[in-house]
Amino acid sequence: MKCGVVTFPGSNCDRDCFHILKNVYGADTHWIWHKDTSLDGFDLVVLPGGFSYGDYLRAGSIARFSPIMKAVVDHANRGGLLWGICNGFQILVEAGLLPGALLDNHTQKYMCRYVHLKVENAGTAFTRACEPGEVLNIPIAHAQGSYYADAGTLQQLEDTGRIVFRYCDVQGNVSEEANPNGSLANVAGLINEAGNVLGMMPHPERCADPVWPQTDGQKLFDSLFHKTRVQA
Ligand SMILES: NC(=O)CC[C@H](N)C(=O)O
Repeated sequence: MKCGVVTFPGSNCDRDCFHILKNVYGADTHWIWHKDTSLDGFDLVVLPGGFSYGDYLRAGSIARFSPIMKAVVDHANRGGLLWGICNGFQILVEAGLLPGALLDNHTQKYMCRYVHLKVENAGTAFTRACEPGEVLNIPIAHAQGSYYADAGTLQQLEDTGRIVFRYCDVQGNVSEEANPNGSLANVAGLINEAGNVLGMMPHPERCADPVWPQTDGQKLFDSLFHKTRVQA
């Protein structure tokens, strides 16, 4: 699978994503600069976390006008896998590839810690190595991660199984106490209607290297690569 990781000015998780794809999963992985204009031949494109354009105006709102974004939209429209992590999710939403908005955390604080995630849809290309309802332990690191969508959109996401991850407690209970940022319906990640574009606030690339103590992030990469790791 040919993979590309896009670097915007201010991306800071691009190297982590590149490392996991290339060194842990042995994928044919390439850097993509935000001023590039073509994604021809790529199977998976990752929009990584960070503070693209300093998060000015609103996180992701400037990056979505980067030259590469036209190719990103075309890639998504032709069914290519597209994965937005944290700032990448914010960019996908700003670009209209996923519905809703990511608002300031209700704590009004930048939050960097492990959270629990319930896998609500284990049937996607990004989650098929998970059990339905499985609880993953994956870190968040954001100030603008509070998911918002109008009631009709949220209902449609619920009805069509497009909410892929929700914040939960260690037992998998989805509750207000387990919600770190005030996201509606505890939404931590969602997928588009066609099932090829996933956006999520937590960072699986930060817990997917087997030398690290936490490796739940591997479940997502395992899903994409059918568990073919080059590192055990
Ligand atoms: N880790 C990241 O991607 C940073 C998130 C982001 N731009 C925010 O603070 O909301």
